[in-house]
Amino acid sequence: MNDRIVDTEWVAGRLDSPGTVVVDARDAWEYDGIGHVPGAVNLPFDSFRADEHGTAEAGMLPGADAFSDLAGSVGIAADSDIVAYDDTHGVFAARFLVTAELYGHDSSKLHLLNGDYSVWNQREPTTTGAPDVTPRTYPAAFRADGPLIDREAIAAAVDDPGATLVDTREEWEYEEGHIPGAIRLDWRELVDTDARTIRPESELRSLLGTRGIDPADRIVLYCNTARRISHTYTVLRALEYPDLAFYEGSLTEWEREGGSIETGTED
Ligand SMILES: O=S(=O)([O-])[S-]
Repeated sequence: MNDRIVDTEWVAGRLDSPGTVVVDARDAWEYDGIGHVPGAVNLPFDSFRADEHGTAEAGMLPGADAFSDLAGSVGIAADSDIVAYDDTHGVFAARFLVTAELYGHDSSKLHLLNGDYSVWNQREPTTTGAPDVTPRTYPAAFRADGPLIDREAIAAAVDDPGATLVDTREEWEYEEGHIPGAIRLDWRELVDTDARTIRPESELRSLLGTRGIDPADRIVLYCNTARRISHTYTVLRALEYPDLAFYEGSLTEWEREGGSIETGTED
C-alpha cells in the first residue's frame, strides 16, 4: 500500500513538521474532552459537509469558498501534507481527504491514519491542549477533471462492461434497492473491526478479487450520500487502483432523478 494510508509511527515521526497538518474529524466534545493527537486541529464532519440539500458543486460538498476558509483557518496550506483520523475506522476522516482532493489538493499529500484514535491512544501520547495554529490562505478550486462523476456517467457505467459498479452500503440496504448490476462491498469489510485497522494488503486484494473488483476495470463507487465511499475510495487509492470514479450524488441523487433500481441479493 502506498502512503495514502499511514500508520501511527509514520504520523508520530512527523508531528513536529510544519509541513504536516493533522486533522481530527471527530466531534468537538471528543476532541476536547477525550483528547487528541498532539498538534491536531479539529474539523468535525459537519464543518466540511453541506446540509442535506447539497448546495454546492455536487452532492454534499461544502463549496470551494467555504472549504478554502475552513482549511485556511486551521493552517492548511496548498502544499501541506494532511493526515486525517477519527474514531469510526476512518470513514469521516476519509471524507475530509476526498473533499480536499476534489478541491484540488495534491493527492500524494493526503493520508489516512491507519487505525483510528483508539489505536493511536493505545500506542502514542495524547493531549487535551490546544494546538498552535497559524491561519493561511488556502486556494480551493473544484476539480471538474477529478474522480467525481455525475448521474449521466453513472447511467453510462451501468451499460459499460468495462465498468464495475460497487455499492459500499450494508447488505439490507443493498437488498432494498441498488443501482442495476452493482456489486456489494460493505466498506467495513475492508477493516479489521477488532484491531480497528485497515486489513493487511494481501487480505484486501484477496477479498476484492473474490468480489470481482478488478484493478483492470473502471471502478465506480456509490453509497447513499458519498460518506462511506470515501473510505473505500481511500483504500483503493492506497492499493493503486488506477481508474476510480466517485459518484458524489450517490443513491440519493440517483433515486431522486428517477434512476432505475434493482432489489434483492446479488446474482
Ligand atoms: O455513508 S452514506 O453517505 O451512505 S450515509
